[in-house]
Amino acid sequence: MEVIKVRDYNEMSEKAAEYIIEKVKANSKIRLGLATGGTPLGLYKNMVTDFQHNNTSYRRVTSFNLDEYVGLSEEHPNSYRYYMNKSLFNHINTLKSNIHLPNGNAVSLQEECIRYDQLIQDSGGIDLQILGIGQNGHIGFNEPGTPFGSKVHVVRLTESTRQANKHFFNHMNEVPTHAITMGIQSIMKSKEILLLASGGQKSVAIHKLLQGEVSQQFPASILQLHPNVTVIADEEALSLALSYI
Ligand SMILES: N[C@@H]1[C@@H](O)[C@H](O)[C@@H](COP(=O)(O)O)O[C@@H]1O
Repeated sequence: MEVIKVRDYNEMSEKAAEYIIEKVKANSKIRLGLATGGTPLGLYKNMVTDFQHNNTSYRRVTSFNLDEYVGLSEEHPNSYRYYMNKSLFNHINTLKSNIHLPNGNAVSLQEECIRYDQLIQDSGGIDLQILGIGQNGHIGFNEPGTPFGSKVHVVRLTESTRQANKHFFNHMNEVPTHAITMGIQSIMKSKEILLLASGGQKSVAIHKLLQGEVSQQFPASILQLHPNVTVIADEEALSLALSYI
């Protein structure tokens, strides 16, 4: 795992955007895996600014998002589809037909998992997967205990994850209880992974990611076994793992 240490959230966002833009320029048909949450918001903002100034084209780029809440429509302001449209897709020249997220409102969630998994495979797989990390080590919505062999699946969110995401909602009882997420195996199949982390509340997770044992109880630890992972983390997120770099 390569670790790039940055000063703060802004520098993390700038570096991550530079990293991705370079990859998009090198391969106009790149298949990106995208993440949501607070962490990548600055990254997307920088990608939008770059698009406005430099016209980096996303016309041929395909994207697959990691996850989506169950029970929220695409128009719901807290759905990840809405989040992606608002923070990135509405401001760059991606083709709608090239944008993919799981449908958390599907009649059969099991069939939706199979469809989404197949779609990723049929496309040829993900070239570059962007990841954040949950305080309990979750990636996507793969909570502790998720089998490392998991494909796209429905998860029940832990209370701690619901708590961590509640600031996006008006009330705790509006925070969905379930989500569809790419599994650990789906994530590990990506050719390359870029994980972002900022702030002291991620320091334990980053320490375990870099120096802990590989265990299903800490899902992100599996990334130690992936051949091409880059972590861009700021000083606070790296504060417990400083000996690593
Ligand atoms: N499903 C998302 C993850 O993809 C994200 O990485 C994580 C961290 O979120 P944040 O970046 O807001 O700390 O939480 C959410 O639950």
